[in-house]
Amino acid sequence: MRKLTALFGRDDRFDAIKLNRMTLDSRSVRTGCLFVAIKGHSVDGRQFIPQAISAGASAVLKECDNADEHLQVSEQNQIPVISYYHLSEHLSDIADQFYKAPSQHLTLVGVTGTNGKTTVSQLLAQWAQLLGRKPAVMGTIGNGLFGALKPAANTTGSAIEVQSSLADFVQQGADFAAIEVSSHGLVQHRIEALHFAAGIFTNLSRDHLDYHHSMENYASAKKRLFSELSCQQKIINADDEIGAQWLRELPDAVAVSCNPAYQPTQENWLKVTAVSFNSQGATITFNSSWGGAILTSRLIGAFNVSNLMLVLATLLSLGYSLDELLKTVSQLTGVCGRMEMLHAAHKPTVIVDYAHTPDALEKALQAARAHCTGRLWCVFGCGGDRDRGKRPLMAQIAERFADYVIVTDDNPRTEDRHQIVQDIVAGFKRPESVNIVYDREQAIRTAVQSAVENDVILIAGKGHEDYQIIGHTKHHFSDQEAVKKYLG
Ligand SMILES: CC(=O)N[C@H]1[C@@H](OP(=O)(O)OP(=O)(O)OC[C@H]2O[C@@H](n3ccc(=O)[nH]c3=O)[C@H](O)[C@@H]2O)O[C@H](CO)[C@@H](O)[C@@H]1O[C@H](C)C(=O)N[C@@H](C)C(=O)N[C@H](CCC(=O)O)C(=O)O
Ligand SMILES: Nc1ncnc2c1ncn2[C@@H]1O[C@H](COP(=O)(O)OP(=O)(O)OP(=O)(O)O)[C@@H](O)[C@H]1O
Ligand SMILES: N[C@H](CCC[C@H](N)C(=O)O)C(=O)O
Ligand SMILES: [Mg+2]
Repeated sequence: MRKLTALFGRDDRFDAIKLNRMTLDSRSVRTGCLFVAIKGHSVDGRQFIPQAISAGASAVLKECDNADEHLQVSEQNQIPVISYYHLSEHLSDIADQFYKAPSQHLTLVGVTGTNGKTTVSQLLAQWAQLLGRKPAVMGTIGNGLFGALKPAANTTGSAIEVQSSLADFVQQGADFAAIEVSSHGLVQHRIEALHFAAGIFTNLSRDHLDYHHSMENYASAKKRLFSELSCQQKIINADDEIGAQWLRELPDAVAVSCNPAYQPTQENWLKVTAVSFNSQGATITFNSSWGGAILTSRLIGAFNVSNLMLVLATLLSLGYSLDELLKTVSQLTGVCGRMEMLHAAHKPTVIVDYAHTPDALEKALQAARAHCTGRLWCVFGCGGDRDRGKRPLMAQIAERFADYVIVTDDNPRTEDRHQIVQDIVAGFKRPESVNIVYDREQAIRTAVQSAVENDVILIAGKGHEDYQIIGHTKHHFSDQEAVKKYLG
């Protein structure tokens, strides 16, 4: 229970008001809630104040349009309605006070970048557990204590969800949390008031231009984690063009490179000097400002060497010794729906992966090729209500790096599936050689039944998802289940 006066100062009318929870959604208001009414992207949340009050809200915090209304209090059905100017920007801070600054009661690591956030945050949590910590995670595959995730609507939750979840984790004994920080989350100030012990930048490539409009805006959104938020250790991928640029501007950041020719310019750095890939993963030789060694990784794909090295550099920066990290590293395993391999005797190898950007698809196909002595198949589609421009680019990549391509539905959402496929097909040089099978299960069946023993099939885009969104409805669907059904 929190007193309203603790949040918004003395006012006799507030004295008796105690609040048990904050919420942005009138539909989840219960007795004792503080309902936060903001102007949204699609609807104005202030229209739901009467519903929230009927549902039992004890107070309302309402975004106002004029600075002179800031902190003015009115009453509606005897419930105080407090106006707040630029409420969205300050919501993380208000929730931080409400939930008692949870990010200061655990080691919080934020992971941003176009690809690799889920992988890196899951690896961090796995490793933290092996090191004796009690980790939690928040991201695309859910929120919760590591190993007990509950599905979440967004990769980065709302300012309230992030603070209240962290408070929950602290209450359950967590002392470490790895969270995915999306560019939407950064622009919308969902993580503004958190204290990050470390922040990681994986890479930047085309995605989400429907929202950010340009790569410059998209990069600036990501940069906020390192330049505007409270972030102690900054771990940056030096092999990425934007990462290299930021390293020049952030002298205290830690540089991580997979290029043996990389010349460190930072005080703290880590670089890979040699890698050999095998069917199980890779053997990686590295050097760093903390010392060098050779380690074995059970993760598939060259990009996972980069992900793993970012995680290693982060734990070194947080004070773990190289010795204790080397003792545990070989126990790390791959992440659900990320380069997940499925085998059956005398059948093609199938890889289920979450690549849904041109860069990720290229990297995933290259990684799959390394495990393929026959033909490489690629089954993919693109999500509806998302960046349209990436669709033909993904087609170009699939055509270039795979031998056979089957285009199928991803999550069409509210878009016409034919239009999505048409946008994809526009990117092929030889569209006549591409197979279109809208129904995803049938597309998987076609690939599994047409491919032969030494072939590899990459099924990209949905990874861990156990649903397909058509219109506004989520239907149960899992790539892994479909693969197992036809692989036998
Ligand atoms: C366009 C966008 O980013 N919207 C986000 C934004 O919603 P909004 O505040 O604009 O919401 P709105 O629908 O206009 O509603 C306004 C307000 O009315 C309230 N409301 C609405 C209806 C009602 O009956 N009662 C009620 O109180 C809503 O709770 C909301 O507070 O803030 C919400 C809370 O933080 C987000 O959940 C929501 O994400 C939507 C669902 C979304 O699809 N976002 C995607 C694009 C996204 O954020 N993706 C990123 C990156 C993905 C990745 O690469 O991994 C992510 O972090 O997930
Ligand atoms: N470091 C990387 N560089 C390029 N591609 C990567 C990298 N790491 C992962 N990928 C590819 O991107 C896909 C998505 O990876 P992951 O889920 O870890 O990323 P994410 O950033 O969390 O994505 P999202 O924005 O959807 O949450 C993987 O399945 C893989 O194909
Ligand atoms: N979190 C990402 C994931 C996309 C995954 C893909 N399956 C799709 O639906 O486009 C997004 O919302 O853009
Ligand atoms: Mg993710």
